Amino acid sequence: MKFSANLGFLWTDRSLPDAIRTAKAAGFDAVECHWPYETPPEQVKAALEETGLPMLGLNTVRGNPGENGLCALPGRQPEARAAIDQAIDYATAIGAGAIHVMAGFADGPEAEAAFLENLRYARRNCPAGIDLLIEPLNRHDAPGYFLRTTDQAAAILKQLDMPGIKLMFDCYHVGRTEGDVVTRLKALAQVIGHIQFASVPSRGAPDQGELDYRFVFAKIAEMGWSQPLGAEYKPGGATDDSLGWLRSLR
Ligand SMILES: O=C(O)[C@@H](O)C(=O)CO
Ligand SMILES: [Mg+2]
Repeated sequence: MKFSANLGFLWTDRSLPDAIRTAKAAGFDAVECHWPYETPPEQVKAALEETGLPMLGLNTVRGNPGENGLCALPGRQPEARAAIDQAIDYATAIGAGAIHVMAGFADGPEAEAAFLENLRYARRNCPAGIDLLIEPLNRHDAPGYFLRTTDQAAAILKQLDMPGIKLMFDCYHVGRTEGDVVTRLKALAQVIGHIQFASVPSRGAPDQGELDYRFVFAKIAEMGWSQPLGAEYKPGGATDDSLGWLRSLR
């Protein structure tokens, strides 16, 4: 298996370029981040080139304090488009593989229409080599978030019917509220663009909790999935002290 270090949660005590170098030294095959915008893209690009690690993805901004994305918010299209443009520019500058288009706190048909329209805008304007991802978030951590389940996400992808827009399947979120993680991974394989993981329910390292990731990773490998899996967990202390799971799988 290959693994990607999510630098939104891992090595947050370092600058993004230093965290990229540290992820390389720790044995990761790739990196991904959340909101890199305060770091000049040239610095990130230099660290990626130096280490040879690909940057798998980054997120559109969350918006105002208390918000969690703009792209499904009715009446906020100018800000959503600006967030998408910003993500496209940054992803292009550093050679990132994907953009997670964050929906935000909203509900109902108008929110769905806004999300569909903003995703179409993003796809029209994003270079073909960069995927767009949508990610359902569990209701305990993100109550009121527009995208709540993998079924809802799959229905949106079906309506869009655009090959470069895919599902970010975060085993942690699915494990918290939907269950049937492996069954859902297999059923949705055709529309998945990236897979992430963390322990359920605590969102810690994957060698704890109620979901057996040795089993899950083996099933993902059986699916023929060869892309790095995103370690998006909260280490609860020094990241270096949380990597026993990675060493045991190497
Ligand atoms: O699962 C998550 O929370 C992240 O993948 C993310 O990008 C949004 O917070
Ligand atoms: Mg995630």
